[in-house]
Amino acid sequence: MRAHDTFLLEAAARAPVIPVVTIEDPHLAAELAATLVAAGLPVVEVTLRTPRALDAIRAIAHGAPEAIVLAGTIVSPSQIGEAADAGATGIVTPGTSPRLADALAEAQIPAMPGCATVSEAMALHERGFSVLKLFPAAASGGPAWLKGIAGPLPSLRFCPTGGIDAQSAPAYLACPNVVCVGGTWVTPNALVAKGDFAAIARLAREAAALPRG
Ligand SMILES: O=C(O)C(=O)C[C@H](O)[C@H](O)COP(=O)(O)O
Repeated sequence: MRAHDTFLLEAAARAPVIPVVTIEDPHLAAELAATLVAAGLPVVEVTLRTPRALDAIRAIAHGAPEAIVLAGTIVSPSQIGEAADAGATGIVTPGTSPRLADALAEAQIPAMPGCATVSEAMALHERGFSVLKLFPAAASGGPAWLKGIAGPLPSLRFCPTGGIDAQSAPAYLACPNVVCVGGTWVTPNALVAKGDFAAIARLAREAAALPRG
């Protein structure tokens, strides 16, 4: 297994949930990340979907260095270096074009490439990736898909994300090939926007306490 995948597995093993965060105001980012870490969720994915997302990653890297910050919504090779330069310690993609897979395979930063089909998972495995994001997890087949792929491809590990919440997470976490799940339910945009860190801490503590399989 590649060293990068070992890093990802160790990071994922630290908590059952990776909160997926969309941040408009980078000034909130460090306190948000520190809140999540204190509540038991040390790995945070910041999506590159807002104009200031890279600034948010930079703010977390400097202001909450105890957090492991992953850059999400990476869809083109040029974003890999930008995210790494901002201080991201890992890359997450929603799906993986051949060009993006090439760039991720050569990058000096751990990457969890996204897939939604068995063929996509096999193509990524051929390129050396063994820790994958299943996205969008619920729409792609959910826990039944994960149980199905565990037979023919037992060495792959997944972080399913997309359409998962506190109620559905346990069924995913019970799958032997799931290392953790990702989702936005811990950090709803409305709570992030108003800086309601107490409410976010409550959701994060519940997520951190979810049983693993
Ligand atoms: O764009 C990316 O790289 C992503 O990571 C997409 C997120 O995983 C989903 O947006 C999760 O959203 P929920 O279904 O609300 O949990």
